[in-house]
Amino acid sequence: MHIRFDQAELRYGDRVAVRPLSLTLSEPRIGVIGLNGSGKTSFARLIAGLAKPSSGRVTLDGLDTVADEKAARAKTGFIFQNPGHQIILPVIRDDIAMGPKARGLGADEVEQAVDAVLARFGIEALSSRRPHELSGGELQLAALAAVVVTRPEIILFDEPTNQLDLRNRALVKAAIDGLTEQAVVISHDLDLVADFARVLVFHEQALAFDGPGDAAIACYREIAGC
Ligand SMILES: Nc1ncnc2c1ncn2[C@@H]1O[C@H](COP(=O)(O)OP(=O)(O)OP(=O)(O)O)[C@@H](O)[C@H]1O
Repeated sequence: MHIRFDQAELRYGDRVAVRPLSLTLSEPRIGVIGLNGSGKTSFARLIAGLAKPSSGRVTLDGLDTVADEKAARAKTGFIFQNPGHQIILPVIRDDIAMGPKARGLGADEVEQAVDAVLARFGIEALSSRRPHELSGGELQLAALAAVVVTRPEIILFDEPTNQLDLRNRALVKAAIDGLTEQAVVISHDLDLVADFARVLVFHEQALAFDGPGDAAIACYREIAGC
C-alpha cells in the first residue's frame, strides 16, 4: 500500500495542525513521534480520511481520501487513544461481529470470522466479556480485533501502549509486530518504534525527520532537549 501526501495541509481556522507535506509511505511499519501538539494525530486522521486536507491531497494506492472517500476509508482502520470508547456494544464478541455483519455475511460466516480473529490475537477468553471487565492491554487487543475483522490494509494506532504496564505493553507490541497489514504507529513509547525502518518525527506541525527508528529517536531527543 502506498500512502501519498501531495502538499497536503490541515488547518482548523487560523490554527495549523499539519503544514503542507509531501511524502510517500510504502513500508510495512511506520512510526510517528514528536512532542505534544506537533501534528501526529492530525497526520494519522488525514490518512484515515477522518480529516480532509485544507489544501493538497492524500491518496491510498491512488484513491483520493476526499474524491474516493468510501473506497479509501475502507482501506484503513483506526485504533484511537482510548480504545474502550470505540467498543460500542456491551459484549466483546457482538462488537467484533458488527464489521462482518455490515459486510453482509451470513450468521455462520460471521461466527467464523469472529472466532478466527479472536484466535489470531489469542483473546478467545474475552469473547463474552464486557469492556469494563478488560485490562488496558486487553481493550487494545479487542479494539484491534474489531478493526482487523473489517479487513483494512492499513491500521493506524494512536499511542497504543499509553498507560499499559510492561506485560500488557509486550502483548500489544507483539500484536503490532505480528500484523500482516501495514501499520502506522503514533507513540510516546519510543521503544515501540525503535526497530522500525521508518519513523517520522513531527515538530511544530511539520516533518522534522524521516528515517530509521534509532536516528529518528536521536533527532526527537535533540528537539525535546533531553
Ligand atoms: N479539532 C481541532 N481544532 C483545532 N485545533 C486542533 C484540532 N485538532 C488538533 N488541533 C491543533 O493542531 C495541532 C496538532 O495537534 P495533534 O493532536 O495532531 O498533535 P499530536 O502531535 O497528536 O499531540 P499529542 O501528542 O498531544 O496527542 C495542535 O496545535 C492542536 O491544538
